[in-house]
Amino acid sequence: MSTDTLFASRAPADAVPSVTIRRPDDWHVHLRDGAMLEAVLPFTANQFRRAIVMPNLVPPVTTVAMAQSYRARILAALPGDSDFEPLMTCYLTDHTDPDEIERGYRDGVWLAAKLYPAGATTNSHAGVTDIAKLAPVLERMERIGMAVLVHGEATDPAIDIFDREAAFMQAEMLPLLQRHEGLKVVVEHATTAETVDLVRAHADRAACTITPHHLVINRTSIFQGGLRPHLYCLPVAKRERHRLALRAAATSGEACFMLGTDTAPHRRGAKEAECCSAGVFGGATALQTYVQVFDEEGALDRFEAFASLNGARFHGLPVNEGTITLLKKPATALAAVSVEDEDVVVFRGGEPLPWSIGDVRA
Ligand SMILES: NC(=O)N[C@@H](CC(=O)O)C(=O)O
Ligand SMILES: [Zn+2]
Ligand SMILES: [Zn+2]
Repeated sequence: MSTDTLFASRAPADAVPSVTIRRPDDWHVHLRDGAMLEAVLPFTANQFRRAIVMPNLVPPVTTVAMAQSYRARILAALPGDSDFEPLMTCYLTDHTDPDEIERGYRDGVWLAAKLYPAGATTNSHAGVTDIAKLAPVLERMERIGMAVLVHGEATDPAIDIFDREAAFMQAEMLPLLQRHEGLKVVVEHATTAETVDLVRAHADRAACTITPHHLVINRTSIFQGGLRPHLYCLPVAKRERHRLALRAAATSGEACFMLGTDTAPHRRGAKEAECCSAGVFGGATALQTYVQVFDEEGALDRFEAFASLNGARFHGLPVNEGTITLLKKPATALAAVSVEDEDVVVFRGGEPLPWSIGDVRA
């Protein structure tokens, strides 16, 4: 398929503008478990051919057996006609065994391992307390070519929350990249201009995911007219200059920037609470938001690289064969998704969005 056939903006003037790309993958999702899994999975499976599934369940997915059984629960919850493929991950702890990591990778059970600094985010209490002590695990991963996915925030409560990503990059990420010179590293949900620059500087073996919400909100949005709990996630959105840097990175076409929604559903009661849980449920409106950003930046011709090529290439997977068409035709996103007797509020839900999802071809 040549790029010439991709853009219907070259089609007759009365046609709806559209963009057709290879089917995309989501390199960072939280599918949860049980009733929540059943409720949210169809949205990710409708939009994406594959997704990297985060292991921060309670208890976390720390063994090959746990990952196999979680994968089976995801497949069982899929709508019958879906060809969605979950790509599993292992949750790293202070006690992770390098042999277990290698076994799961060689057997094709998991693709990558997730490093949560203990206490940094939702369900990270079992995470890593001292990254230097993880060296034997990271050395093994380096040797076998398995990527480590990092939630990059400092956990010292004395550090200002808006500085925690920057502090982590300096104090932990740079030394980690230096200690393990061949290790493949994904900085998850980048939120600052400096993180984007750090990833670029190590682009031969580092990459980052960029969420839809961090491309469209900044830290002021969280306080627009009052406190907006549904916009609270970690890392928290930063100043406008950072949002602009993220938009420039995502739309640059550079191979080190890839799509990762960090769709992180929490029940309304956990969000509209005295102490609101961190996470934005963006799974149902992800592609509509991303494509709008690429359109606004005049970069629709680079959307496919970000959404469908860069991540697969980084992880050494084939790109998807089918296509998805996005239409510049307004549609109102659904406001919320029911989960048992509660619901989960959809990011940009209930709003008319300028882009909508068209045909998916396997
Ligand atoms: N992003 C979030 O704010 N929350 C995520 C965890 C994470 O990705 O850090 C979650 O699991 O709810
Ligand atoms: Zn995270
Ligand atoms: Zn996440």
